[in-house]
Amino acid sequence: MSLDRLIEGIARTNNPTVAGLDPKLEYIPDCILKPYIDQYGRTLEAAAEAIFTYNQGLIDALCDIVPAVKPQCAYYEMYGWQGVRALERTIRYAQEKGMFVITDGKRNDIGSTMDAYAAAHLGVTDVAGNGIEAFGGDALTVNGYLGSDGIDPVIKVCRQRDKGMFVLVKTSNPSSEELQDQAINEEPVYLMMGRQCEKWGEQLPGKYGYTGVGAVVGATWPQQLSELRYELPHTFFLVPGYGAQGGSAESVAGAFDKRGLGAIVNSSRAILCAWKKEGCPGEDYAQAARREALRMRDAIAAVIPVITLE
Ligand SMILES: O=c1ccn([C@@H]2O[C@H](COP(=O)(O)O)[C@@H](O)[C@H]2O)c(=O)[nH]1
Repeated sequence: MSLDRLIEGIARTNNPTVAGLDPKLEYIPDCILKPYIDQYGRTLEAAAEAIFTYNQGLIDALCDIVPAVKPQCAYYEMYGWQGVRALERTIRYAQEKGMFVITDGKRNDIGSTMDAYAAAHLGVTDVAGNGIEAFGGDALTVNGYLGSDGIDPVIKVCRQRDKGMFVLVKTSNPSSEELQDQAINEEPVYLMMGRQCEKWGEQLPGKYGYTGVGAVVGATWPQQLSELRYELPHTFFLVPGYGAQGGSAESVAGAFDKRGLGAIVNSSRAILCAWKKEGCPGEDYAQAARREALRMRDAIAAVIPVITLE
């Protein structure tokens, strides 16, 4: 009922990073895309098949060195139901390969609708008494700004099914300061949201000191990462913004505790497009992604304590 499985994956691979699977067709080499276009035409079906094949190659190349993937729902939804099907197939495939899947949906709504989102992404959907896993991710990103009644349904499913969640606290984008940095009673909104995560997390305790309610804190905000690590000792961080958004190993170092735990750092475009940056043939896209993932792992390892579960 927590993020323990993710933390164990990090310790097993000795790697606190997650590969973001945000596939755009322009990232997919022709050797994958073209045969599907030839077969299905320039259709959503061709796009979705190419995305799944591309993701399979990435997962195969990364699963022994990277503990988790983070598919961002938007990049699948843009290809209609065919794309959403590719998301579901990607989640299953990554899990078959032993990876933890963080579905990046940033969901939030009133409680009754959150019941539906929680069932869809982490739980089971009831079909006339038959409970079916619709997407089956291991954790979901959520937006906490509707308050506890939007979060409680997710907590309930996490407790029942050993899943976790990440609540938006201090997002990586430049304009996150417009609202999240505003002070209420002399405390910034992001810190208030972080304190809510600590409180919500009491319902999902974990073996390693971190609860099942994590927080999203951007790699682009090193000072806030350190501040929040200190203020939120039981809240595990998902840290996007490394690489393409300018975050570096140095900027994420403050997110980690003395055991080298406390955070998992995401990179999407820098991994997905590594083959283009390296100027290598499309056939080598997965090995280029692996090289980039290893560079990221080693850069972060150089600035954080040695990872241990003790
Ligand atoms: O604050 C946030 C929350 C989520 N994201 C998501 O992470 C990835 C980042 O992709 P890169 O290509 O590595 O920049 C993407 O899916 C975002 O939607 C974020 O960037 N910041």
